[in-house]
Amino acid sequence: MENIPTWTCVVALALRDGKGRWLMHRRPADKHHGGLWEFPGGKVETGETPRNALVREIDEELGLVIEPAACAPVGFAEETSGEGRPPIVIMLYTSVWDGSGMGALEGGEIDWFTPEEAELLAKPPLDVALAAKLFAKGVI
Ligand SMILES: Nc1nc2c([nH]c(=O)n2[C@H]2C[C@H](O)[C@@H](COP(=O)(O)OP(=O)(O)OP(=O)(O)O)O2)c(=O)[nH]1
Repeated sequence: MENIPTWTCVVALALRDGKGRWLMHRRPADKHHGGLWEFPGGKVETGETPRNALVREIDEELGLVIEPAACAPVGFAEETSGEGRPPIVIMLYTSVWDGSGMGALEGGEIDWFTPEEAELLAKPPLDVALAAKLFAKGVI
């Protein structure tokens, strides 16, 4: 039987402000895909639902406590060949945040972008696919 490595489930958040801009996180230079802009989030841990993991990751990464019920699924992107790494599936959720008081608590930087600006940012492959899905006409 083919030996398929266990896949990794990652959750990410497309957070929109009141002006139609979206929050992106620039990965620290020393990490996988360092220097590229992603939707903030991280890996789902054993025993967590994707939504639980999203709330935990956004608190850890941005210092922002979001309401699970205020997040809506947008879609997902998958990577079949991992170059020695397990296959990855990223599930994207969206929510709205009008306040301030967040930071890149685990390194890197964060900033807000219009869809046009976000499309032009250098991103890892799955975030390219997720951004295309998110900003496609009629999705949001
Ligand atoms: N956002 C994003 N992550 C990707 C892509 N491809 C890919 O292998 N990954 C990996 C990088 C990370 O290992 C993981 C995202 O989880 P994370 O945000 O918690 O990553 P991390 O660097 O803090 O964790 P780690 O890998 O150091 O354990 O998914 C992609 O296209 N976009």
